[in-house]
Amino acid sequence: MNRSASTDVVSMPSGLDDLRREITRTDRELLALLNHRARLCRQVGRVKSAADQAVFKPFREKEVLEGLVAENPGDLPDDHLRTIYREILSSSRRLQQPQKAVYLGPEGTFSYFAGRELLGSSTDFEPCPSLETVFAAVAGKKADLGIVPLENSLSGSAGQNLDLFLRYGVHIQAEIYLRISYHLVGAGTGLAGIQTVYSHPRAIDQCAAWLSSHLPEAHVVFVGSTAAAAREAAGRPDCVAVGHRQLAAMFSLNLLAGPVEDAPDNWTRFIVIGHQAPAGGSRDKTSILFTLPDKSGALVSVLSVLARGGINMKKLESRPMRSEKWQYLFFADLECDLSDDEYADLQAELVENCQTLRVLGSYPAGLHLNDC
Ligand SMILES: O=C(O)C(=O)C[C@]1(C(=O)O)C=C[C@@H](O)C=C1
Repeated sequence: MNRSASTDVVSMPSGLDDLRREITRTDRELLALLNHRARLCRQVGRVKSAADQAVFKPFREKEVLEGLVAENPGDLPDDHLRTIYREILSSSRRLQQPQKAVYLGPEGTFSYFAGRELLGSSTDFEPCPSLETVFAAVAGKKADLGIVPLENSLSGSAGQNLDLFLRYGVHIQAEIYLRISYHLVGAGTGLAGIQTVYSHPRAIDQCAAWLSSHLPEAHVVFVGSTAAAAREAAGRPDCVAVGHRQLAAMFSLNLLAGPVEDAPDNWTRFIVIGHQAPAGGSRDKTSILFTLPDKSGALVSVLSVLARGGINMKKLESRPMRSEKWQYLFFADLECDLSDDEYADLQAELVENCQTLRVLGSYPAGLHLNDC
């Protein structure tokens, strides 16, 4: 989109005092508008609560954000606008009903940062000790939402999630792609004298070349998460942790080096799970889990149903079923909203051709966030 900044220079005050007076006046206007918006959102909340609807409406949030970005004159960059609105939407959900979101902890993991990027800081985030406890908390309605890493562009799927989807009746509500960039954080002031490097095995693996060329003598210790690594390194100047750069501020450490990953184009796809399927919205994306009858051409017939419906399959993955040896489970991402009435016949055809089919959710395609 070709946009020019809307600088109406002629009517702009130019002295510092005048400019500040104008900013104060503008802030008062914003305050009144934000309060008006908050009142409307509370009212929406009452309507939703009477209809037993979920507070989080990802399709509507995408519509709100995309509508604003499309009309943004450009003095305020789009990414700033998105950051401001992430917090407005987060506050607006909280005004309707406080939302508890669980994630694979402890605080400071990439799942934690993904959750904050997607849901904003008015959400109550609570760490869980395992992925299974995240699924169990959402399925048992102990939390409204859960944030789960689904796949990484370098190391592939977090396969355990697929098993958990089979065991817990949760739905995918939204997704976000986060660039995974690692930094070295520690209590010291430089790399000289570093004896020990703490991190999660995947982080160490993805930074192996950098570590062996910059800290060849250091002893590597694997811990359960990058956040746990920062906790280990806190207060010990001869130790460092590899993790998110914000761990430095969270654990009062120094940012010693970074980015330190060997392949910079490293992304993780996170999903948000909830107890209800998200309603309405644009035709974005649907994830399904299915098993097949044990006969020739079973997979081809499912793929043919999708091809005849003109549906683009973005991902297909098979996993062994834990309950039965040499039986496989398929996970697919489809570029459509399968919950739309227009796909009712196609879905019936899929059911006919699969042994079991579970629609995990239709949800808005997520943004790729480069820097968070
Ligand atoms: O439209 C709604 O359902 C709202 O609750 C309002 C609103 C918003 O602030 O615009 C807030 C939360 C939802 O996730 C989506 C949008």
